[in-house]
Amino acid sequence: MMLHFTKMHGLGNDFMVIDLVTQRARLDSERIRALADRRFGIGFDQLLLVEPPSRPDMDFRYRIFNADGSEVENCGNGARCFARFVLDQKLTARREIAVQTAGGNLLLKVADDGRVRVDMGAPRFAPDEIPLTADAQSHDYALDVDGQTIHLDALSMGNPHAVIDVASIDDAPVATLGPLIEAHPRFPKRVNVGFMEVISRQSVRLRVFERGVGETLACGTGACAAVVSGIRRGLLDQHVDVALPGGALSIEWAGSGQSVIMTGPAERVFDGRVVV
Ligand SMILES: N[C@@H](CCC[C@H](N)C(=O)O)C(=O)O
Repeated sequence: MMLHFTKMHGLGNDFMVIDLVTQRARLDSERIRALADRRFGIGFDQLLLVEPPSRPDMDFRYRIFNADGSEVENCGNGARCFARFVLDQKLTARREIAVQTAGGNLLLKVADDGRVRVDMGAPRFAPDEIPLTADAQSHDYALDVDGQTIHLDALSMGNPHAVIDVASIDDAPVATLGPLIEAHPRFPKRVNVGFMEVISRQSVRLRVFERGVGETLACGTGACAAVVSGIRRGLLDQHVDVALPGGALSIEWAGSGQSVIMTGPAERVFDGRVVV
């Protein structure tokens, strides 16, 4: 069967996007891993599926799979690409789009300049909602990693995130510590690991080792998690610019119980067809 797809990216975090509103397909995790391969397949960090909603008050269902084939709850850069995709494909004429994800509902707004503003929902901090094995909620968890004690914050943006403060992201141990924390037994569903360098109260630099992928050029939910962590620890103001290796995101959070707002670009790269 021939399937149309679109390759997109948000700050270099790249996606294969498939419209399953007008097409039919079933992709198992082995097939997704093969498509994600950058030499033998199409190559992407995440596969995004556009599906009809299961509720009348929502516009679409948004499903996300990591390059390792695992289905995940949320993807911020993907959400911006999703909004541009459904508008460009004329699957909707609305510029405010409500989508269901496995991690909660999102509201996507496409501005006239093509940038997308996403209401990412409220962060969650209870250990069992992250999930993280811990006796009590904290913003400073001590983890034993290969005999070393690593201090980190942890929270959920629909998907699990750990945030580690570093003096400079240039020499942060992303490649060595990232996979060890991603698979640490205290994170039963694994975790995305952000390394944050605070530049000022309105500006941070960030690198993220993503669960199920490895280090990516940008992580939208990772940027939200890092800023929320910085704000709740009194290090950052309400509006923060996040510089990632692939470019910049703007993140806003007004505090406990409030939604995190992420604004940034979304780009179409090419369209193709693949046999599945
Ligand atoms: N690239 C993403 C996050 C994708 C999912 C993540 N790897 C996970 O496993 O939770 C983003 O932009 O948020």
